[in-house]
Amino acid sequence: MRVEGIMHPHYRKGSAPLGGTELGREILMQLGTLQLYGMDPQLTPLERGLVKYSLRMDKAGLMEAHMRFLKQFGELERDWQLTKEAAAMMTTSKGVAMEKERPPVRKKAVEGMRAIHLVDLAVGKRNHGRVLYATICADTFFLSLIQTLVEDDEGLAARVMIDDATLDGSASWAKVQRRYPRGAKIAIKAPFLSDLPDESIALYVTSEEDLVVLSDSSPSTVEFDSYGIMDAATLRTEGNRLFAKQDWPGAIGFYTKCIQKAMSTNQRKPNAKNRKKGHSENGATSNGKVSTETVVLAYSNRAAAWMKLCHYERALVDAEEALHLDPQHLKSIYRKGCALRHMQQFQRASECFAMALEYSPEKEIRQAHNRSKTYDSQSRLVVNAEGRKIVTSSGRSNACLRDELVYKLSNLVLKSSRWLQQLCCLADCDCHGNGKVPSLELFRPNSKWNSCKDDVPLVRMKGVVLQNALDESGSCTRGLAAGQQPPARQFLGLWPLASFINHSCASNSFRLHVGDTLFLHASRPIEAGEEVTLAYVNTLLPRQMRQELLDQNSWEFKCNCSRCLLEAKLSAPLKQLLLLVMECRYTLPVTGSRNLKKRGQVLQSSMMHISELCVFVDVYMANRSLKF
Ligand SMILES: C[S@@+](CC[C@H](N)C(=O)[O-])C[C@H]1O[C@@H](n2cnc3c(N)ncnc32)[C@H](O)[C@@H]1O
Repeated sequence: MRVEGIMHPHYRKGSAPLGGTELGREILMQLGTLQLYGMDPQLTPLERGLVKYSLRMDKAGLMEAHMRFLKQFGELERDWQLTKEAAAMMTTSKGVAMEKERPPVRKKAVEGMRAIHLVDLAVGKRNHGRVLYATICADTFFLSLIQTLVEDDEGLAARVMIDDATLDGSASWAKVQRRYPRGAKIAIKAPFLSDLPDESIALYVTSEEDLVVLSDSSPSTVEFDSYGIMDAATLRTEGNRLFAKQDWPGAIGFYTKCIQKAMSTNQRKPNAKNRKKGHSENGATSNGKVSTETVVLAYSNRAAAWMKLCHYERALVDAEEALHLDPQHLKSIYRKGCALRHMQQFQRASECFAMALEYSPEKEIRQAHNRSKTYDSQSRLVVNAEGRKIVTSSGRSNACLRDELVYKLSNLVLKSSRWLQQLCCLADCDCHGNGKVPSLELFRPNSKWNSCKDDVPLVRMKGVVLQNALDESGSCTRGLAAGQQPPARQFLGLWPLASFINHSCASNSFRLHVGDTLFLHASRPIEAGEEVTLAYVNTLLPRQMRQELLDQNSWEFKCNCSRCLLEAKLSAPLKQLLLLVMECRYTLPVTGSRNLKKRGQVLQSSMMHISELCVFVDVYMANRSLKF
C-alpha cells in the first residue's frame, strides 16, 4: 500500500518540527511518497517511528477511519435508539417525542495554563499545566468511550477518547453529539496522547472535567408539539404519511396521538357495537365521536409499524386491541399471525393465518399459513438454541464484533421480553446475574412467558457477551500457533440456552452452526444425570494452548477436566520418555559394547516410564472419569 507523505503546513512554515526535533522535519521534507510498512529501508527505527507518528496525525486518514466506524455502528445505534424513542412515545403525552433539552455550554476558565499544540505532545506523557485548544472536526460517537476527532489551529488532527462518567452507557449518539458538537471549540486540559492497541494514537481524556467546551456551534434541535389541534382522523393520516416515508417511530407517535384523541373524545373506549354507525369523512360519527373504524385502523397500523421495528410483542398487543374492537378486521388478524410467527409461537400463528384464509384466500396469507405450519412441526422435532450470529467482513477486529453484538442484543431486549428474560438469567464476567435457574419453558418454541420488568444495561450486556458469546473456535479446528494473539474471528454470537453449558476438553457434545441456529449434538452416549459439556476451544490444541485460550477469552478459568488432569500427570513421564528416546536415537551409536550396554539401560528406564504412563491411564479408565 502506498500512502501520500504528510507535508503539513506546520513544517512548510519551518517552525517547530515534529516531536520537537529537526530530524522529523528533515524526513518529512525529503519523503514525498512513503510506503506505510517497511517504508524506506534506509530509515533508522527512530526515523520510522517519527514518520509513522506523523501518518497517525493525518486528518484525511483519521477522518476516513472515523467515518468507517460511524457507518458501521451508526445503523445499529440508530435502530436501538429508534426503538427506545418509539417505546417512550407510548407513555409521553407529547406525541412526536423530541428531546428539548440542550446542554449548557460549559465555559470554564483555563486561565493560567500555557497553550500546547498537537505536534508538541509526546506519546505516553501527560502535559500538566498545559492546555490544547482545538476544534471538533467530526461527528462524535459513543461506544465504551466517547470518540471524536479534533483539529488544532495548525491543522494537525488527532483522535480523542473521552471518559465522560456523567453519560450513562445507554446515552444516545444524538445526546453525545449535542454535548460534544462538531464545530465546537474546545480546550483539553493536561492533554495526554496515548498509544492504542490498534497501533493508532489518541488523546485520552480521563474525565469530562478536563475537556472544556468554549463555543458551541451546533444547530438547535428544539421542536414543538404543534399537533394538539388535529382531529383523530388527521392524526392517523399523518401517521400513514410517515409510515409511507418509513419513519416508523414518527408514525407510531401519530397513531398513539390518534388513539389518545379518540379516547378523550369518546370518553370511553369505543366498542364493537358502535363500529357500524355512520361516520363523516374526518373519522367522526354523527354525534361528534371518533368512529371505531378510525381507532381500529390506528391500532392495526401501529402494529404494522411496531413490526417494522421488529418489536413483535408490542405489535401483537396492538393487533389484539384492534381485533377486540373489530374481530373480523383481516389486516389485524394477519398482523397478529405475523407477530406470533416472529415470536416463535408457530401454532398460534398458523391458527391466525387459517382464520385469515376464511376471509380472504390471498396467496400471501396462504404462504404465511403454510410456512407457520412447517415451522410448527419442525420446532417440535428440534429444540434449537436460537441465537444471533454476526459474520465478520475482513479487517474487522474482535472488539468491533463484540461491540456490534452488544448493540444488537441491547436492541433485541428492548423488543422482546423473552430475550430480555433469557439474558437476565445469564452471568456476566463479574458473575452478576439474577441468579435464578430459569425454566426450560423460557427457551422452548411455542411456550408462553410473562412480560418482565428487569433491565440489562449496556455495561452488563457487555459483560454477558464477554462471558457467554461463542465464536467458531471449538466448533472447528482453527487454533493458535505458539505465542500468537487470538486470530480474527469469523463470527461471534450469543445462544442463551447454550450459554449454560460448561466447558470440558473431553466434552460429551459438540456444536454445529447452521445459519443463525446452533445445533447441539451428543458426541458419545450421555448417561442420565451426567453434565452436558461443550468444548469452548479447539480440543486438538495442546493443553497449554487450550488453557491460554480459556484464560484469554474473558472466561478466565483454569480447566480441570479429566483430560487436562491426565495430560498434566502424563506430561512429566512423557517428557522423560522423549528425552530417553532422543538419547538412544541421536547420541548412542549402535556399535561398541559400551554404547550397546547404555542403550539397554536407557531402554529399561523407558519401559519404566511407559509402565508408569499405563498406570495413570488405567486408573483414569477404571474410575470412568475419562470418557473420550
Ligand atoms: C458460558 S458460561 C457457562 C455457564 C456458567 N457456568 C453459568 O452457570 O452461567 C462460562 C463460564 O462458566 C464457567 N466455566 C465454564 N466451564 C468451566 C470449567 N470447566 N471450569 C470452571 N469454570 C467453568 C467460567 O466461569 C466461564 O467463564
